[in-house]
Amino acid sequence: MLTVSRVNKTYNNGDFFSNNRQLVLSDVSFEVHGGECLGVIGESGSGKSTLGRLIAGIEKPDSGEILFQGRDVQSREVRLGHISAVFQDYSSSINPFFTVFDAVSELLRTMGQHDKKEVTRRVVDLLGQVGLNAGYCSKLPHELSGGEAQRVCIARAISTGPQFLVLDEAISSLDTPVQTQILNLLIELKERYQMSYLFITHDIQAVAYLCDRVLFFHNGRVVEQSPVSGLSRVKNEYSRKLLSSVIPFESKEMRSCHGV
Ligand SMILES: Nc1ncnc2c1ncn2[C@@H]1O[C@H](COP(=O)(O)OP(=O)(O)OP(=O)(O)O)[C@@H](O)[C@H]1O
Repeated sequence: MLTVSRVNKTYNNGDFFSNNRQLVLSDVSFEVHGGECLGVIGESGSGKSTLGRLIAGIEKPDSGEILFQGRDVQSREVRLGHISAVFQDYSSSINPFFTVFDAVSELLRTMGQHDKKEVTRRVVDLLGQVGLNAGYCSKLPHELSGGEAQRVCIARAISTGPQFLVLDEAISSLDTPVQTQILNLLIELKERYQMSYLFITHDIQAVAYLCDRVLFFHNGRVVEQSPVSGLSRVKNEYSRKLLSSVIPFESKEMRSCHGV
C-alpha cells in the first residue's frame, strides 16, 4: 500500500552562512501493507517525525520516493482524502478560531461537500465515532481537554475516509487512562475501516498494544524491522537497548557465558 524507497533527507544545519547540511534520513526503505499498523521507534532526533512529514506530504525528500498505491505522495491529489496525519501537538493542529464543527468539516468542504445538512450529519457521526456528542460542535479548542482535542483531531483526520493515517506521537501528551482510550479507539477504527497506520512513538508498550510490526530507527536509518510477536528475538544491539525497559535481554557477556 505504501512503499518508501531509498529516501534521503537533509536539513541546513542551522548556520545561515554555511552550505553544510545535516543528513536526517539516510537510505530509508520499507513497506506498509493494507490494514497494517507499523510502529516506528527510535531515540529523540533519529528522524521519525521527519519521516512522518514526508509521508504526509508536508515536506519533500531530497531523493528517493514514497509511493501510495503506486503513486507519488508528493502529488496532493494522491494524498487528499487518502492519507491523513495526527500530530502530538493537538493544540496547534486546530485553528484556535475554529469551532469543533469547523475543524471536523474543513476537509469535507475542501473535497467538495457543501450540502449543509449532509456535512452536519457527517460531523455528528464522526464525533460519535470518537466518543464525543453533538454538543461539542460549537466548542472552541480552548474549551476542550487534551483528550477531547485529540479526539477532534482524529475525527478530522478520518473525516475523508483515509486508507492511511500517520500518527506522530499522537497520544504522548495525554495521561495514561486517556492514552488507553485513544489506543482502543484507534484499534476499533482500524478494524472498522481496514486502515493502515504509521505509528511514531517512544512508547514501546503502546507499540506492542497497537502495532503489527515495528521499525527501529537510529541516526536516520532503519536498523531493524520486527513483527511485534518477535520483539524478544530482535538482534540489533540498539533495538535491544530500546526494548530493554520492557524485555529483560541478556547482555552479550551473559550470552557468551551461556555459550550462545
Ligand atoms: N525543519 C527542520 N530544519 C532543520 N532541522 C530539522 C528540521 N526538522 C528536524 N530537524 C532536525 O532533524 C533531526 C531529526 O528530527 P526529527 O524531529 O525528525 O526527530 P525525531 O526522531 O522525531 O525526534 P523526537 O522523537 O524528539 O520527536 C533533528 O536533529 C532535528 O533537529
